[in-house]
Amino acid sequence: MGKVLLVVNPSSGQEAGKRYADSVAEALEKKYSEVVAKYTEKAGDATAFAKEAAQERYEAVFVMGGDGTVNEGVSGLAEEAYRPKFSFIPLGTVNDLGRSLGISMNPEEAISQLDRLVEKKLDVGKINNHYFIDVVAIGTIPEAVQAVEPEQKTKLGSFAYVLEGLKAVRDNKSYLFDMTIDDEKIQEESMAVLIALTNSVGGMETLLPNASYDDGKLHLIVLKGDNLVDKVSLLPKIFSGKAMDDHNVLYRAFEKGHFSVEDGDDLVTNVDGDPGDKLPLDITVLPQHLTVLVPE
Ligand SMILES: Nc1ncnc2c1ncn2[C@@H]1O[C@H](COP(=O)(O)OP(=O)(O)OP(=O)(O)O)[C@@H](O)[C@H]1O
Repeated sequence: MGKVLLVVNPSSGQEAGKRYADSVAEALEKKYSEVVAKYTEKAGDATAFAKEAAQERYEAVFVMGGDGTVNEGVSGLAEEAYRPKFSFIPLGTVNDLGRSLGISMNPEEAISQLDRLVEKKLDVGKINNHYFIDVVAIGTIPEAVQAVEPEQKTKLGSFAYVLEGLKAVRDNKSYLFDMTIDDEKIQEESMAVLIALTNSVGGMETLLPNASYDDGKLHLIVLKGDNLVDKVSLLPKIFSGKAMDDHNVLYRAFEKGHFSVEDGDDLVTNVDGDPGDKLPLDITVLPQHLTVLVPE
């Protein structure tokens, strides 16, 4: 087997990147003729490293990091005509893509999975001129979630997001969204609009049981209305995989959408856990755009 790149974000997952990098390199050396390891120092590095590996026709790119670094790796490959195979060791808090691909959330187990990898195809999302692999979230709830401090995240994990989400519910602010979903025009008052690629959203693997990472579709979830008081009934449905049937939820599977909002100059998006563009947004799917290496 050929040459592979290992991109390590040493700060990710409370510095797990640093601790496990050598074990990952050793596991890869058993399978590939050459392993080049590169450490990121700042935002943008992982994108640049992955892009270079594509241009130099590496066989595969492996990333160690949280959703931010995985997103960067995919973004570096997405525009290239020749795209190396892609895989990763998830080290962050949420890791939706890792969950849906069956990659272990335990780094040691994920490293042992490297012995037996198979190829699958992966859809990649495009939002304006950027890429996403997990979820785009727009609205009051996602905005509050974005405000979670890194220290709080380290201490509380995913629970920190839930807490911030609940604070937003108290504030109760909604926006009037104008959406074109494929050919359908939809106007809806909402506190949270999500566009997801896989079954797992925000670490909840039961939210979209029918979505898969290679179905060539984006999955729209609009939480309808301007208050959440009557939406408590939704919670158990999320955990039993039936959220899409709730009367408070508008759901569509789609390939191409345009999103704008009235009086929402202050509203920013959250893309794979990091702040993204302001509205209006054009969102499309690049179906089965990457070959991913996942556990058997
Ligand atoms: N050497 C480094 N030291 C500190 N920060 C870095 C370094 N290299 C990259 N970064 C930053 O790390 C961020 C990405 O972190 P990533 O999402 O991969 O891990 P995480 O924060 O542990 O995961 P999560 O957000 O899922 O909890 C990028 O925004 C980038 O700016």
